[in-house]
Amino acid sequence: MGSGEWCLQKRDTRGIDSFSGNESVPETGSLSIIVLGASGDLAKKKTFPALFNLYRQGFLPPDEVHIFGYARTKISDDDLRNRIRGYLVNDASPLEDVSKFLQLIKYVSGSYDAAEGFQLLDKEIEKHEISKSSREGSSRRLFYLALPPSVYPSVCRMIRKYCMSKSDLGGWTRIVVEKPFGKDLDSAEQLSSQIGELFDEPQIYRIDHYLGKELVQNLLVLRFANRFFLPLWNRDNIDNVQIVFREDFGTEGRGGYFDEYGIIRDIIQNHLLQVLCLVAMEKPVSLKPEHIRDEKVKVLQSVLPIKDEEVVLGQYEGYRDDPTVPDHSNTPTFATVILRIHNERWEGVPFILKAGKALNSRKAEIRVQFKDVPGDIFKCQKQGRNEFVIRLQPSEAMYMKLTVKQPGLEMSTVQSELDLSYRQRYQGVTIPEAYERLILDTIRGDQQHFVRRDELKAAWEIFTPLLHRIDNGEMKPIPYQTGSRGPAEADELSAKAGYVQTHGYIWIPPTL
Ligand SMILES: NC(=O)C1=CN([C@@H]2O[C@H](COP(=O)(O)OP(=O)(O)OC[C@H]3O[C@@H](n4cnc5c(N)ncnc54)[C@H](OP(=O)(O)O)[C@@H]3O)[C@@H](O)[C@H]2O)C=CC1
Ligand SMILES: O=C1O[C@H](COP(=O)(O)O)[C@@H](O)[C@H](O)[C@H]1O
Repeated sequence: MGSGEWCLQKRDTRGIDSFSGNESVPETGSLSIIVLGASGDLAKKKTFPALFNLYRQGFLPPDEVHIFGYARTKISDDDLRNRIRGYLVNDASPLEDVSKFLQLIKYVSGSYDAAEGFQLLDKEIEKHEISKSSREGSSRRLFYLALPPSVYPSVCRMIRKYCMSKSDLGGWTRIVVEKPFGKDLDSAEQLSSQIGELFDEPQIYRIDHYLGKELVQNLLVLRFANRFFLPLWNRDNIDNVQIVFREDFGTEGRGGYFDEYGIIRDIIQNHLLQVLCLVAMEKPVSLKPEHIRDEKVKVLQSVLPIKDEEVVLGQYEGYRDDPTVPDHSNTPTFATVILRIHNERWEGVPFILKAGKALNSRKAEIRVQFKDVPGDIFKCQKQGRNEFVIRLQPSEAMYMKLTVKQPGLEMSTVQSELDLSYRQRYQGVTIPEAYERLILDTIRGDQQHFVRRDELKAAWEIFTPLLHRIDNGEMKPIPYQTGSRGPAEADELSAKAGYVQTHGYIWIPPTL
C-alpha cells in the first residue's frame, strides 16, 4: 500500500480487527449517544465535532444512531444545533453533511439530580429506539459526561435509575467520564466507589484524550515492533526522558476551573503521566486492554515519592488578573516535576515532566536523550547527544538526532537527523482527532485507551503528597513572564538531572 493510501479503512462500528486485541462481537441495532453538559465548552468544541467526523466517515449510520444533548439550559433543538454548527463547518465538510448530521441531534433539558429530566430523556431515547431498531431490537446507550466532576455521582445515579438500556435483545449502557477525576487520592477513590456501586468497570470509560493522539497510540508499535529500540530502551543507554507540554496561551475564560486544579492536576497527573506509562512500561503479554493496563499500573506503582528539590513551580504574570482567579492564588500554571522509576529498566533515569501555560510556544513532545558515546574519538559531545524525539503536536513527527560527517572534503562531524514527519510522509492523510478515535473505541467496547480504576489510584498516589503541600501553601510558584520558557529554575533543574541541551541545532519540520 502506498503512503497516500494509509488511512482508516473500516467504516463500521462493529467488531474491530485483531490488532487491537479486542474480540468484540458485531453489533447492530439502535445506538443512542447522549452528551450530558451539551451546553458547555467541551461539548461544542470537541464532543460534537468528533461525532460529526465519525458520522462523515460512516461510523455512525443514520439508520441506527441518534444523538441527544442534555443540560439544564433551556434551549430548543435548533438552538443547540445553531450553537454547534460553527464548530462543524470547515472546508472539508459540505454544508449538506453538516445539516444532515445536525438533524440527528435532539435536545432535552433537565437538572442533573432530579428524576424528571432523566425520565424525559429516557422516553426520548426509547422513542428513537422503537423507530430505529425495528430490524434488530438491541439498545446501545452511550452517556458522555461533558460535565464538571462534581455532578458525576448524581448524574450516574440518575442514569442507573432511569436510563439504562432495557432491551432483552442485547445492547449495553456505557458511560464516558472526563478528567479531572477527583482532586487527590481520597476524592478520586470516593468518586470511583460512588460510580463503581452503580456501574461495572467494563461500563466505565475514563477518558484521557492524550491516549487518543496519533503519536501516543504509536508508542507501543514503535517500542515493541522495532528491533532497533529493544536493546536500547533502558538505563544502560538512556540518560534522561523529557515529556513536555507547552501552551502559548493562558487559562482564557477557564480561570475559575483552572485555579481549583492547577497545571499538575490539569495536565501532568493525567496526560503526561499516561504518556510516561507508555514510554516506560514493559511489553504486555498481548494487546488485550487488560494486559496493557496491567503493565501501566506496574510502572505507576514503581514511581518513587517525589522530592521537593525535584520540583519547580511557576505562575505566569497576569494570571491573577482574571476576575475568576483569587488575588492571592497559589495555583501553579507551570511545573517541572522529576519522576524516578524504581525498577530494573529505569533505575537512575530521570523522567522530567514539564507543563506550562502562557509560554513561548505550543507543543507537546517526548524527548529521549541517550548517554554519551563511550570512548568517543570524534568529539561527539561537542555536537550534542543522540536524541529520539516524538513530536505529538503540532506537526506530528519523530526524529532522531544523530551525529554525521559534515558533507565535504573535511572530516568533521555535525548534528543532523533522521526524520519521519507525518505531513510529508503521509500526504493527503487526515489524522483523526483524539476524541474521534476514543469515542469510536467506546462504541466498540475497547477499553485499551482508557484509564482503569487502579491506574487512576496509582496516578493519584504519586502526586497527592505534592499537591497537598501546594494546596497548603507550603510550596510557592515562581512568577514567570508570559511568552517566556517559564522559570529559569526549571531549566536548571533539568540540567541538574542530566539533560544536556544541544546548542546550535534546531529541528525544522520539512515543508512540502
Ligand atoms: N473544555 C475543555 O477543553 C476540556 C474539558 N475537560 C473536562 O470536561 C468536562 C466539561 O468541561 P467544560 O465543557 O469545559 O465545562 P463547562 O464549565 O462548560 O460545563 C459543561 C456544562 O455543565 C454544566 N455545568 C457547569 N457548571 C456546573 C455546575 N457547577 N453544576 C452543574 N452543572 C454545571 C453547564 O450546563 P448547564 O448549566 O446548561 O446544565 C455547562 O454548560 C470537565 O470535566 C472538564 O474538566 C477536559 C478536557 C478539556
Ligand atoms: O485537558 C486539557 O487539555 C488541553 C490541551 O489539549 P491539547 O489536545 O490541545 O493538547 C488544555 O488546554 C486544557 O487546559 C486541559 O484541561
